[in-house]
Amino acid sequence: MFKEYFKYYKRINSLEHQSNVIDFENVDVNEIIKYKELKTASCNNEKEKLDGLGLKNDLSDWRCYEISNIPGLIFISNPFTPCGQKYWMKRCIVDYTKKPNRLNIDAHHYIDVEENWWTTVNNTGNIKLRDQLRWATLGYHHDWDTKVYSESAKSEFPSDLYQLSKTIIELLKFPEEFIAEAAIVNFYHPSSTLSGHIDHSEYNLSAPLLSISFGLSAIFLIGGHSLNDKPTAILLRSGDTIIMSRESRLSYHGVPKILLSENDRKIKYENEWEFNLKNYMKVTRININVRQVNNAIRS
Ligand SMILES: O=C(O)CCC(=O)C(=O)O
Ligand SMILES: [Fe+2]
Repeated sequence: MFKEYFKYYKRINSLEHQSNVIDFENVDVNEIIKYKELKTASCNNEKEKLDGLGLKNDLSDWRCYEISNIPGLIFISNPFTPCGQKYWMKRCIVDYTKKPNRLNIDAHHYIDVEENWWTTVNNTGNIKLRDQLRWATLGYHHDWDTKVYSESAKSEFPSDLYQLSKTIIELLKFPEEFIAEAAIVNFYHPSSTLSGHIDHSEYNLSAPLLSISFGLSAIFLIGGHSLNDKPTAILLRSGDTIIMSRESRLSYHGVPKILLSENDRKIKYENEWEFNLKNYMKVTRININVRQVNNAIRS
Protein backbone atom coordinates (compact mmCIF):
# COMPACT_ATOMS: atom_id res chain seq x y z
CA MET A 1 0.00 0.00 0.00
CA PHE A 2 2.78 2.46 0.93
CA LYS A 3 4.44 2.13 -2.46
CA GLU A 4 1.21 2.60 -4.40
CA TYR A 5 0.35 5.75 -2.46
CA PHE A 6 3.93 6.99 -2.87
CA LYS A 7 3.63 6.63 -6.65
CA TYR A 8 0.26 8.36 -6.65
CA TYR A 9 1.54 11.40 -4.74
CA LYS A 10 4.76 11.52 -6.75
CA ARG A 11 2.71 12.06 -9.89
CA ILE A 12 0.35 14.80 -8.72
CA ASN A 13 1.26 18.34 -9.71
CA SER A 14 -0.73 20.33 -7.25
CA LEU A 15 -2.97 19.62 -4.33
CA GLU A 16 -6.20 18.66 -5.98
CA HIS A 17 -9.29 18.38 -3.82
CA GLN A 18 -9.34 14.64 -4.20
CA SER A 19 -5.75 14.16 -3.18
CA ASN A 20 -6.57 13.57 0.48
CA VAL A 21 -3.61 15.39 1.96
CA ILE A 22 -4.04 16.70 5.50
CA ASP A 23 -3.42 20.45 5.46
CA PHE A 24 -3.24 21.73 9.02
CA GLU A 25 -3.82 25.33 7.86
CA ASN A 26 -7.21 24.28 6.55
CA VAL A 27 -8.39 21.65 8.94
CA ASP A 28 -12.13 21.26 8.63
CA VAL A 29 -13.99 19.95 11.59
CA ASN A 30 -12.17 16.73 11.45
CA GLU A 31 -12.38 14.12 14.11
CA ILE A 32 -9.09 12.50 13.18
CA ILE A 33 -7.18 15.47 14.54
CA LYS A 34 -6.91 16.55 18.14
CA TYR A 35 -5.13 19.48 19.72
CA LYS A 36 -2.06 18.73 21.77
CA GLU A 37 -1.54 20.85 24.82
CA LEU A 38 1.79 22.48 25.60
CA LYS A 39 3.58 22.99 28.82
CA THR A 40 2.80 26.58 29.80
CA ALA A 41 5.80 28.88 29.89
CA SER A 42 5.57 30.80 33.09
CA CYS A 43 8.48 33.18 33.27
CA ASN A 44 10.23 35.86 31.24
CA ASN A 45 13.29 33.67 31.05
CA GLU A 46 11.31 31.22 28.99
CA LYS A 47 10.23 33.95 26.55
CA GLU A 48 13.84 35.03 26.14
CA LYS A 49 14.88 31.47 25.53
CA LEU A 50 12.21 31.05 22.83
CA ASP A 51 13.28 34.38 21.22
CA GLY A 52 16.89 33.23 21.22
CA LEU A 53 15.93 30.05 19.37
CA GLY A 54 13.87 31.87 16.74
CA LEU A 55 10.62 30.46 18.13
CA LYS A 56 7.37 32.35 18.67
CA ASN A 57 7.62 33.48 22.27
CA ASP A 58 3.89 33.47 23.00
CA LEU A 59 2.92 29.84 23.34
CA SER A 60 -0.72 30.67 22.72
CA ASP A 61 0.37 31.27 19.09
CA TRP A 62 1.59 27.68 18.79
CA ARG A 63 -0.73 25.11 17.22
CA CYS A 64 0.11 21.50 17.92
CA TYR A 65 -1.89 18.49 16.80
CA GLU A 66 -1.98 14.76 17.08
CA ILE A 67 -3.62 12.56 14.48
CA SER A 68 -5.73 9.87 16.09
CA ASN A 69 -4.84 7.11 13.66
CA ILE A 70 -1.08 7.75 13.89
CA PRO A 71 -0.33 7.40 17.60
CA GLY A 72 2.72 9.36 18.68
CA LEU A 73 2.93 11.61 15.62
CA ILE A 74 2.80 15.27 16.64
CA PHE A 75 2.53 18.12 14.15
CA ILE A 76 3.46 21.70 15.11
CA SER A 77 2.31 24.30 12.62
CA ASN A 78 5.36 26.55 12.05
CA PRO A 79 6.45 27.60 15.57
CA PHE A 80 9.19 29.88 14.15
CA THR A 81 9.21 33.65 13.70
CA PRO A 82 10.14 34.90 10.18
CA CYS A 83 13.59 35.88 11.54
CA GLY A 84 13.87 32.51 13.21
CA GLN A 85 13.18 30.72 9.94
CA LYS A 86 15.90 32.69 8.19
CA TYR A 87 18.31 32.04 11.06
CA TRP A 88 17.88 28.26 10.78
CA MET A 89 18.00 28.28 6.96
CA LYS A 90 21.27 30.19 7.17
CA ARG A 91 22.68 27.80 9.77
CA CYS A 92 21.86 24.84 7.52
CA ILE A 93 23.19 26.40 4.34
CA VAL A 94 26.21 28.36 5.52
CA ASP A 95 27.38 26.73 8.75
CA TYR A 96 26.21 23.13 8.90
CA THR A 97 27.77 22.57 5.46
CA LYS A 98 31.25 23.37 6.85
CA LYS A 99 33.73 20.92 8.33
CA PRO A 100 33.72 18.90 10.56
CA ASN A 101 30.26 18.06 9.25
CA ARG A 102 30.06 15.58 6.40
CA LEU A 103 28.43 16.25 3.05
CA ASN A 104 27.41 13.91 0.23
CA ILE A 105 29.77 15.86 -2.07
CA ASP A 106 32.87 15.30 0.13
CA ALA A 107 34.05 12.21 -1.71
CA HIS A 108 34.26 14.06 -5.00
CA HIS A 109 36.52 16.85 -3.73
CA TYR A 110 34.46 19.50 -5.45
CA ILE A 111 35.48 22.08 -2.91
CA ASP A 112 38.92 23.42 -2.10
CA VAL A 113 39.88 22.69 1.52
CA GLU A 114 40.16 26.41 2.21
CA GLU A 115 36.71 27.04 0.79
CA ASN A 116 33.25 25.91 1.71
CA TRP A 117 30.21 24.94 -0.30
CA TRP A 118 28.10 28.12 0.02
CA THR A 119 30.91 30.62 -0.64
CA THR A 120 32.17 28.54 -3.56
CA VAL A 121 28.68 28.38 -5.08
CA ASN A 122 28.19 32.13 -4.73
CA ASN A 123 31.68 33.16 -5.83
CA THR A 124 31.63 30.96 -8.91
CA GLY A 125 27.91 30.86 -9.75
CA ASN A 126 28.32 27.10 -10.06
CA ILE A 127 24.69 25.92 -10.17
CA LYS A 128 25.78 22.33 -10.72
CA LEU A 129 27.70 22.38 -7.44
CA ARG A 130 24.75 24.09 -5.77
CA ASP A 131 22.41 21.32 -6.84
CA GLN A 132 24.80 18.50 -5.98
CA LEU A 133 24.41 19.09 -2.26
CA ARG A 134 21.88 16.56 -0.92
CA TRP A 135 22.75 16.09 2.73
CA ALA A 136 24.96 17.11 5.62
CA THR A 137 25.40 15.00 8.74
CA LEU A 138 26.09 16.47 12.17
CA GLY A 139 27.08 14.88 15.49
CA TYR A 140 27.19 11.10 15.05
CA HIS A 141 27.49 10.86 11.29
CA HIS A 142 24.84 8.69 9.71
CA ASP A 143 26.55 5.96 7.69
CA TRP A 144 24.41 5.52 4.58
CA ASP A 145 25.86 2.07 3.81
CA THR A 146 26.18 0.27 7.14
CA LYS A 147 23.52 2.38 8.95
CA VAL A 148 25.64 1.99 12.08
CA TYR A 149 26.55 4.96 14.28
CA SER A 150 30.09 4.77 15.55
CA GLU A 151 32.17 6.63 18.13
CA SER A 152 34.86 7.02 15.49
CA ALA A 153 32.54 8.89 13.13
CA LYS A 154 31.33 11.66 15.34
CA SER A 155 31.80 15.40 15.63
CA GLU A 156 30.51 18.03 18.01
CA PHE A 157 26.76 18.57 17.78
CA PRO A 158 25.79 22.26 17.22
CA SER A 159 24.67 23.68 20.56
CA ASP A 160 21.87 25.84 19.08
CA LEU A 161 20.24 22.86 17.39
CA TYR A 162 20.69 20.85 20.58
CA GLN A 163 18.87 23.55 22.57
CA LEU A 164 16.14 23.95 19.96
CA SER A 165 15.37 20.22 19.97
CA LYS A 166 15.48 19.92 23.75
CA THR A 167 13.17 22.94 24.17
CA ILE A 168 10.55 21.70 21.70
CA ILE A 169 10.47 18.23 23.25
CA GLU A 170 10.19 19.75 26.74
CA LEU A 171 7.31 22.02 25.69
CA LEU A 172 5.47 18.98 24.37
CA LYS A 173 5.67 17.49 27.87
CA PHE A 174 7.75 14.45 27.04
CA PRO A 175 8.87 13.01 30.37
CA GLU A 176 12.51 12.41 29.40
CA GLU A 177 15.04 15.06 28.47
CA PHE A 178 15.90 14.91 24.75
CA ILE A 179 19.60 14.70 23.94
CA ALA A 180 20.23 15.55 20.31
CA GLU A 181 23.22 13.52 19.16
CA ALA A 182 22.85 13.12 15.40
CA ALA A 183 21.19 15.09 12.64
CA ILE A 184 20.78 14.76 8.92
CA VAL A 185 20.14 17.99 7.06
CA ASN A 186 18.41 16.98 3.83
CA PHE A 187 18.45 19.36 0.85
CA TYR A 188 15.66 18.68 -1.68
CA HIS A 189 15.15 20.10 -5.18
CA PRO A 190 11.73 20.36 -6.83
CA SER A 191 12.14 16.90 -8.38
CA SER A 192 13.66 15.16 -5.34
CA THR A 193 11.90 12.41 -3.43
CA LEU A 194 12.80 10.36 -0.37
CA SER A 195 11.52 6.82 -0.58
CA GLY A 196 9.76 4.99 2.23
CA HIS A 197 11.99 3.89 5.11
CA ILE A 198 12.12 3.38 8.86
CA ASP A 199 14.81 5.09 10.94
CA HIS A 200 15.95 2.32 13.24
CA SER A 201 19.74 2.76 13.46
CA GLU A 202 19.59 4.62 16.76
CA TYR A 203 20.35 2.51 19.87
CA ASN A 204 17.63 4.39 21.68
CA LEU A 205 14.38 3.87 19.81
CA SER A 206 12.12 5.18 22.53
CA ALA A 207 13.39 8.76 22.29
CA PRO A 208 11.35 10.83 19.83
CA LEU A 209 12.69 11.97 16.45
CA LEU A 210 12.32 15.61 15.49
CA SER A 211 11.89 16.74 11.89
CA ILE A 212 11.88 20.42 10.95
CA SER A 213 11.30 21.68 7.41
CA PHE A 214 12.08 24.98 5.70
CA GLY A 215 11.58 26.33 2.19
CA LEU A 216 9.41 24.62 -0.41
CA SER A 217 6.38 22.70 0.81
CA ALA A 218 6.21 18.93 0.53
CA ILE A 219 3.92 15.97 0.88
CA PHE A 220 5.05 13.77 3.74
CA LEU A 221 3.72 10.23 3.70
CA ILE A 222 3.57 8.20 6.91
CA GLY A 223 2.30 4.65 7.25
CA GLY A 224 2.64 1.96 9.89
CA HIS A 225 5.22 -0.67 10.79
CA SER A 226 4.51 -2.63 7.62
CA LEU A 227 4.57 -1.50 4.00
CA ASN A 228 1.09 -3.03 3.76
CA ASP A 229 -0.41 -0.43 6.12
CA LYS A 230 -2.31 2.40 4.49
CA PRO A 231 -0.31 5.63 4.77
CA THR A 232 -1.52 9.15 5.57
CA ALA A 233 -0.35 12.16 3.53
CA ILE A 234 0.42 15.43 5.31
CA LEU A 235 1.30 18.80 3.78
CA LEU A 236 4.47 20.28 5.31
CA ARG A 237 5.17 23.98 4.82
CA SER A 238 8.18 26.04 5.79
CA GLY A 239 8.68 25.95 9.55
CA ASP A 240 6.37 23.00 10.15
CA THR A 241 7.80 20.57 12.66
CA ILE A 242 6.86 16.98 13.28
CA ILE A 243 7.78 14.67 16.08
CA MET A 244 7.75 10.92 15.59
CA SER A 245 7.35 9.25 18.96
CA ARG A 246 5.93 6.04 20.44
CA GLU A 247 4.35 3.80 17.76
CA SER A 248 5.07 6.25 14.95
CA ARG A 249 8.80 6.36 15.80
CA LEU A 250 9.25 3.16 13.82
CA SER A 251 6.72 3.81 11.08
CA TYR A 252 7.47 3.84 7.38
CA HIS A 253 7.66 7.38 6.03
CA GLY A 254 8.94 9.25 3.00
CA VAL A 255 8.61 12.34 0.84
CA PRO A 256 6.98 11.57 -2.52
CA LYS A 257 6.57 15.16 -3.67
CA ILE A 258 8.07 18.63 -3.34
CA LEU A 259 5.44 21.20 -4.25
CA LEU A 260 5.83 24.45 -6.09
CA SER A 261 5.33 27.72 -4.37
CA GLU A 262 1.54 28.11 -4.27
CA ASN A 263 1.39 26.48 -0.82
CA ASP A 264 4.44 28.23 0.58
CA ARG A 265 4.62 30.64 3.45
CA LYS A 266 6.00 33.92 2.19
CA ILE A 267 9.09 35.23 3.91
CA LYS A 268 10.46 38.77 3.42
CA TYR A 269 14.10 38.87 2.45
CA GLU A 270 15.97 42.15 2.89
CA ASN A 271 19.67 42.67 2.14
CA GLU A 272 21.93 41.33 -0.55
CA TRP A 273 22.95 38.30 1.46
CA GLU A 274 19.31 37.43 1.95
CA PHE A 275 18.77 37.81 -1.78
CA ASN A 276 21.11 34.85 -2.37
CA LEU A 277 19.28 32.94 0.33
CA LYS A 278 15.95 33.71 -1.31
CA ASN A 279 17.14 32.49 -4.70
CA TYR A 280 18.34 29.23 -3.23
CA MET A 281 15.24 28.69 -1.10
CA LYS A 282 12.98 29.26 -4.16
CA VAL A 283 14.17 25.90 -5.46
CA THR A 284 14.97 24.10 -2.22
CA ARG A 285 13.38 22.34 0.69
CA ILE A 286 15.53 21.78 3.77
CA ASN A 287 14.66 19.17 6.37
CA ILE A 288 16.57 18.90 9.64
CA ASN A 289 16.13 15.43 11.08
CA VAL A 290 17.34 15.25 14.69
CA ARG A 291 17.84 12.03 16.62
CA GLN A 292 18.96 10.89 20.04
CA VAL A 293 21.28 7.96 19.42
CA ASN A 294 22.09 6.58 22.88
CA ASN A 295 20.22 5.87 26.03
CA ALA A 296 20.67 8.61 28.60
CA ILE A 297 23.45 8.00 31.10
CA ARG A 298 22.02 8.54 34.53
CA SER A 299 24.30 9.92 37.20
O1 LIG B 1 12.41 15.29 4.63
C1 LIG B 1 11.63 14.81 5.44
O2 LIG B 1 10.57 15.35 5.76
C2 LIG B 1 11.93 13.46 6.07
C3 LIG B 1 13.39 13.11 6.15
C4 LIG B 1 13.62 11.76 6.74
O3 LIG B 1 12.72 10.99 6.90
C5 LIG B 1 14.97 11.34 7.15
O4 LIG B 1 15.95 12.09 6.97
O5 LIG B 1 15.10 10.22 7.69
FE1 LIG C 1 13.31 9.29 8.06
